[in-house]
Amino acid sequence: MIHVGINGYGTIGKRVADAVRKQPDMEVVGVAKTRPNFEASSAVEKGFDLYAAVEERKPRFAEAGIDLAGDVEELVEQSDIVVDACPSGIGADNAEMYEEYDTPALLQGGEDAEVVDGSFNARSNFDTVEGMDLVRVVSCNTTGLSRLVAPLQEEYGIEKVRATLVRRGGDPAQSGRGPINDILPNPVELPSHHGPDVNTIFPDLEIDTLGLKVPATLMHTHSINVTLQSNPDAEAVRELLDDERRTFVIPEWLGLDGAGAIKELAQDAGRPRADIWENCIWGESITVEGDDLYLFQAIHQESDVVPENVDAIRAVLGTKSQSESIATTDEAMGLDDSLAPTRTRD
Ligand SMILES: NC(=O)C1=CN([C@@H]2O[C@H](COP(=O)(O)OP(=O)(O)OC[C@H]3O[C@@H](n4cnc5c(N)ncnc54)[C@H](OP(=O)(O)O)[C@@H]3O)[C@@H](O)[C@H]2O)C=CC1
Ligand SMILES: O=C(OP(=O)(O)O)[C@H](O)COP(=O)(O)O
Repeated sequence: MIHVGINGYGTIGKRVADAVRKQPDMEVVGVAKTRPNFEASSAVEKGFDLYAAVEERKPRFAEAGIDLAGDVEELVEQSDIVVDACPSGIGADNAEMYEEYDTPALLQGGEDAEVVDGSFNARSNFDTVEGMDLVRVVSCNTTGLSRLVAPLQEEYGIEKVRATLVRRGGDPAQSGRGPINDILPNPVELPSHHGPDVNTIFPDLEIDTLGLKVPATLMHTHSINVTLQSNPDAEAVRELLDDERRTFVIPEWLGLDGAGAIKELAQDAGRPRADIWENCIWGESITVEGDDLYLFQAIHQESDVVPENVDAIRAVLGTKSQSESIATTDEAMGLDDSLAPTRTRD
């Protein structure tokens, strides 16, 4: 059994904790929080041992009637690996603690590439991170781009990727985020961080990325143009992407016209928290003009990195091969259960 600690129990951390718990070869040692709130209460309800991330704030948990199992340092010491899902920048601050206890750790996409030994995407570079101390699971958008690039590069070769990322302003519970009534180039300078981040996975790839932020919370949407090194027809590209495990090519007949409908489908399908772990690519948007491929895809920012974190645990510890790990993760999480009932997979 791999003993996994989760430091930072918010949007990403709580989903990773649930996914790790479902794995046949993993056990959650506990989760760390800075304060008692609804997420602390729900962690305890679910039976996760709760550790205090900030020592001075421990009395607050007692006042709220929430039992603690110890301090975050104890969690780190008892864990074979820690998934750090703290807000951007705090993961880097925590690196010293992980080093002190000789516990490898996974940081998230909000951290800079320079902080870690390597960046990770299960489909694209699983074998590169074994034995590393500090690994970054790249951001939700970078994960979505990497999952698309990998099969296209292998099958057709890529001259250049141009991606415009229409990013949700904040997650549904982030009431302080915006914009509320605007469309912001974000960042206004090019490239957005996503292009350089994709290059941490595919160092030689030519890629330009542009980012915007819009008043939406459900999903990001990407407008993609890939100049290929060959000229496949659109149907071949569609089949290629449909054969991937973590892409969902949306058939036209489902009538999914946007993120709202996709989230509704995920709820109807019984997905936990209506999560959508796959890239959602609109089938009819897949178009090839000469050697230029175009498509639209939607990315569920709260959940697409969750299976990636699970795979990164095995990749760092070297306990399973890429294909074994991905298959185990997907089966245990229910990612293999198709969102669309008539979809088939080998
Ligand atoms: N949300 C998203 O769309 C995605 C986020 N990411 C990345 O994942 C990381 C986490 O993001 P996200 O889950 O959204 O963030 P959240 O703010 O939802 O969750 C982080 C949690 O960490 C807790 N926390 C704060 N300080 C500490 C600390 N010192 N020690 C332990 N816990 C702490 C906070 O909870 P409390 O203080 O109550 O304990 C907070 O809820 C970031 O790097 C982000 O960029 C990656 C992909 C998508
Ligand atoms: O990793 C994410 O997006 P990103 O790939 O645009 O950095 C998450 O959606 C977090 O983005 P945020 O930094 O806008 O909260």
